[in-house]
Amino acid sequence: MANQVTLRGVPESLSAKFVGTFAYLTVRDRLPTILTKVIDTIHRNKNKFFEEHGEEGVQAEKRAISFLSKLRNELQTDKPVLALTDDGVDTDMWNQYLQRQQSLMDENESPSWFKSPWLYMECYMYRRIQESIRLNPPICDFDVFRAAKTQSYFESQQAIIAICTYLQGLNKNMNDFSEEQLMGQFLKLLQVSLWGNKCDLSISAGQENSQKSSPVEALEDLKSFILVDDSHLVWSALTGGKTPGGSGKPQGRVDIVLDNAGFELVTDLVFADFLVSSGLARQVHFHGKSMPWFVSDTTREDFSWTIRQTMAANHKWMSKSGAQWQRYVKDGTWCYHDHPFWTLPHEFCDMAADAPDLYAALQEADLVLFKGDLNYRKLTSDRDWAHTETFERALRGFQPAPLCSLRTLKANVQVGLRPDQGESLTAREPGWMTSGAYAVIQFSSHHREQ
Ligand SMILES: O=P(O)(O)OC[C@H]1O[C@](O)(CO)[C@@H](O)[C@@H]1O
Ligand SMILES: [Mn+2]
Repeated sequence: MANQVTLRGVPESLSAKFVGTFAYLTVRDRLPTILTKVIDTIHRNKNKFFEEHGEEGVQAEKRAISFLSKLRNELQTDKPVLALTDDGVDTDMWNQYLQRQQSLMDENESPSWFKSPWLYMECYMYRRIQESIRLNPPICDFDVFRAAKTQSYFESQQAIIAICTYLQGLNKNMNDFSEEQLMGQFLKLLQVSLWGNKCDLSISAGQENSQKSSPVEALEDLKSFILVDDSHLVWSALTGGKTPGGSGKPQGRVDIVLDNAGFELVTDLVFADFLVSSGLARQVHFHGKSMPWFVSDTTREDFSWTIRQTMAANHKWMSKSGAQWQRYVKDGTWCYHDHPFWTLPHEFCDMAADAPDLYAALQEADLVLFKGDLNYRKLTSDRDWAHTETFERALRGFQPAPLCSLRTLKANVQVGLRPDQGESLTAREPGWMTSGAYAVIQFSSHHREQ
């Protein structure tokens, strides 16, 4: 695919219809594997369902499994996308989106797994998993990915201890920092949160030799893997050129559109703690998912579980951090939201029209941080942009507030690179866009009124 431009003047959506691409391989290989794992997980919980709901729970387990087996078959045989049949608050939006996709196709074709945009189909799979649970009332609160998420938290204990200890050290000395030192710490914790998105937890705890390096110590070696680094613009957006906590403008609000639970979420909470305790922000609003999503994404339950768990840890600085986070939630310094738009398949440029309330809420922020790969795909509409296309243009008018993407690359869309940067990466390392080894800190504040 060589940056084909569609009639509407934007490049084509990435899609499994381009045989051999990462999108194609994901739909062919990875999505069915995930469905198989979900089926296994539900099956392994049969006894739990029986204990909680008796025979009805077992029947629900059977129905959910047969629904998911059918779904896997629909996917593998490229069947047309089916309308949703449950009564979720988002069901109509999904079904309208299907109509919209249908209207973009020839009359004799229908949206389907290997023909439609990859972003749409991948989101749709997670929504159908949710449908399989929702249609079976006694088990309708079951999170099929919960166990994987809690395991990822426990496996990164050492790194969590290191980062909480670092945070508490900073908080003790916060008043003595010069502005330059404060900026240095800000940049460090921003990068820790960035690399927290490297889902495999390999920064430190995921490796066998976990105590070797703390997430902060690893940063220097990772610097050369940041392809676009706008972090100084993020700092300026927060400080407006003034010393934080000084007599300048009242400190603002930062919104964090969360990605994964486990280690990444802890890095986000640590960063949010620093923003508030340094006076760089007055309030932090977190945005999570209202249903289990893309395996490891954070739900409300994951958010509060992580804080409780950190608070209850048998480690002084971890529990101190957790207790502080709990207070921030209680006193409203931190707020958690889970608007249904985050679990729709829409490109973010659709938000102003399709979720105007959420768009208006984000407009209240002084800075919005978007964590992770999926958010980047939605920011850029998951299209085949040239690497030198500007981030602003790829956003297609989505600019509720100054915004920044913190993303390790796991899908083949990347804009805002220097001429030749993409080509030389491809020549050196063909998998650079999907390996998770590279990252961007990409900022945009286009039409922001002062
Ligand atoms: O948690 P993240 O960073 O959004 O990563 C999820 C990404 O992983 C992928 O499954 C690719 O590995 C993409 O489909 C998706 O964008
Ligand atoms: Mn994710």
